[in-house]
Amino acid sequence: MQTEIDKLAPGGGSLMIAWQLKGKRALLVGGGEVGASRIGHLLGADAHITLLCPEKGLHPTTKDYIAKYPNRIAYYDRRFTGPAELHKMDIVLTAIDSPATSREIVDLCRQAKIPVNAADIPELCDFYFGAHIRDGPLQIMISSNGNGPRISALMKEKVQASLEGYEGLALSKIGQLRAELKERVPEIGGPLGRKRMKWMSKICNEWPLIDFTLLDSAMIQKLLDEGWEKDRVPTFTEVCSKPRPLGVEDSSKGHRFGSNLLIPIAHFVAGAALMAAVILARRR
Ligand SMILES: C[C@@]1(CC(=O)O)C2=NC(=C\c3[nH]c(c(CCC(=O)O)c3CC(=O)O)Cc3[nH]c(c(CC(=O)O)c3CCC(=O)O)/C=C3\N/C(=C\2)[C@@H](CCC(=O)O)[C@]3(C)CC(=O)O)/[C@H]1CCC(=O)O
Ligand SMILES: NC(=O)c1ccc[n+]([C@@H]2O[C@H](COP(=O)([O-])OP(=O)(O)OC[C@H]3O[C@@H](n4cnc5c(N)ncnc54)[C@H](O)[C@@H]3O)[C@@H](O)[C@H]2O)c1
Repeated sequence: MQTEIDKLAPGGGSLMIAWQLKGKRALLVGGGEVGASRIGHLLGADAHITLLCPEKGLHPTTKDYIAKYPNRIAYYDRRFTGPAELHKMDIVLTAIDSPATSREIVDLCRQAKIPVNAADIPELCDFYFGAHIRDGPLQIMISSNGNGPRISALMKEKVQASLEGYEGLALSKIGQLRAELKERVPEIGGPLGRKRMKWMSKICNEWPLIDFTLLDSAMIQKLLDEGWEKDRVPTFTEVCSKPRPLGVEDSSKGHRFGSNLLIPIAHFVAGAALMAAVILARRR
């Protein structure tokens, strides 16, 4: 019988983590179509890439990456030669058309305890890639855990369509605000640390996400002086003299007044007004 605790942690999934590869070394074997997509993911995570692939097999996008990022991609016009290639690698990806060679490389990685992904060969993978959305600091990954990668790609499109386009910018501004606040209050844990977390959560809960896109350094300082220092969350209009983003009425009313609904309504009203003006003008 399934208990409450079983429902909290159903097995059979993956550990979805945001792996920090900045400054670490990634070996990519194969630079065809899939390899090119892998390079995009590795560059996006600021990894140092070593790419092994015969020149004639390079995808045009891979060639563009090699030309554009000579300091971040060490490219070798040859095939994988053996265990020495794995020296100091933190992660290994194969994207080649030979499952037998992928298996040999994966065996060597297992001996060296280096996490490895072999494109399209789940039984050889320590981790899978997923369908991925990226907007600045925002990343969303969808995995079907090997059940239906095409469905993952389609789900990604659905999620993408539900985003408004400013989420990444808003998050980077929230990142700046948090960094400034941490500079004022560097405590880790303790009463002040807890107070800082509560204040950050409160402003995130109360301000519509779109408002954060307009934050600049002066506003951040004002927000901290008038808000953090006085233990309250100022409204958007208190800290910003710029006009508010279209579709948001009052930041004190929180996320309910996000632009999701109000922008289409505003467009509809503007469109209807324009049509009425045209009809009236014709009648005259
Ligand atoms: C998400 C994505 C990320 C990426 O690779 O970047 C990804 N596959 C994508 C697309 C895709 N791959 C395939 C199709 C054809 C339609 C179909 O089969 O559904 C399509 C659809 C398409 O191209 O649109 C064929 C395929 N793929 C795998 C097998 C082997 C097998 O299942 O046994 C076969 C059958 C080969 C055959 O039949 O011979 C295996 C894997 N593919 C994975 C990831 C991992 C599981 C992720 C998950 O379950 O969510 C896993 C386990 C290992 C890995 O490669 O990491 C990327 C979409 C990116 C995007 O568009 O956003
Ligand atoms: N996971 C996915 O989304 C997905 C989608 C399509 C295909 N695939 C699979 O990924 C693999 C690669 O697909 P692709 O379209 O990029 O193939 P591709 O043929 O375009 O590229 C493979 C590249 O690997 C190179 N290569 C072969 N052996 C090598 C070796 N020993 N060392 C270095 N380079 C070597 C080839 O020269 C070629 O450039 C295939 O097995 C394919 O079935 C995965």
